[in-house]
Amino acid sequence: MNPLPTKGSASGAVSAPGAPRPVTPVALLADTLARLAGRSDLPPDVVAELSAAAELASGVDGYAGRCTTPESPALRELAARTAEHDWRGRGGGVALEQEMLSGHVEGQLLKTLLRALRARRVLEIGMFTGYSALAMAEELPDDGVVVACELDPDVAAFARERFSASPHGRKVDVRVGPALDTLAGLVGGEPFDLVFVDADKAGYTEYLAVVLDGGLLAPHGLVCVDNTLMQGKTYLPGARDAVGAAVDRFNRHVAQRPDVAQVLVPVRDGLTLIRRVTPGTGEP
Ligand SMILES: C[S@@+](CC[C@H](N)C(=O)[O-])C[C@H]1O[C@@H](n2cnc3c(N)ncnc32)[C@H](O)[C@@H]1O
Repeated sequence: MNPLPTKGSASGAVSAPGAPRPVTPVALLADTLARLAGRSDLPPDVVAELSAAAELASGVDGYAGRCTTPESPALRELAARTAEHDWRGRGGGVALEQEMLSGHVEGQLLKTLLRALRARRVLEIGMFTGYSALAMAEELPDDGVVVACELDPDVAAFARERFSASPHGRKVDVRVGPALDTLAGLVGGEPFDLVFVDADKAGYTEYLAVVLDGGLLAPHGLVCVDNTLMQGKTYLPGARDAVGAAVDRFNRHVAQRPDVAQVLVPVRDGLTLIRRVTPGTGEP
């Protein structure tokens, strides 16, 4: 298990409440360009180009959000409470921070995938305050379920409180403890239509192995794996750290598995969609 924040900083430091830090390649790019554009020692034409480039990059997320179906009031409230909560100073356990929350556009993408799959059963590995779990629950039929794995009991309690404020919250079945233990107990049961992997990055390869080889994925199912760009630390040798190296190893492992086809969608910090194929032919 890797205890470092997953959608957060390279340092692993926990953040103060307030505006979220940039934690995606595009947001980091926008931040750097804006900083350079503010330098007084650069020629005006360079500053003008840097400003234009900063606006180009910083506009992506906002524009995508404005062009995406709005989130429900319950999800908006959950995101707001996550942002205003002070995640510092928690003793032991996993370092948590508001930037871990996937958010509006990714939540809507997951919902769209669930609808396309006509999904009823979802498995989430890494729940945090429950944004993606509740977003997915909203899309499921009345008899649908999101089995959501979370290691940290405090953040699980936070999420449960938000679930109780939504009529869809009852579809989320929270399992507190190491995800691998929870998965072991699910093997042999009814498989899942969609599995969202979003916990400790060092565990990704093992999670995928249990999901695929343990029969947890329905034949038509989809595995969605978050943070597969990992702020560029996967592909920038100079920025590589332990988490970036773990995600890059995972990405290479997926690319080499003959029984899956995958696409890395560069939304937010990268979301890889993985489906089963027949080895050799690549057919369904
Ligand atoms: C990136 S956050 C999940 C964000 C959430 N899916 C969302 O979109 O809002 C990762 C979560 O995984 C949890 N986690 C880390 N290691 C875990 C493990 N071994 N088993 C279960 N949960 C784990 C962390 O406590 C954290 O809450």
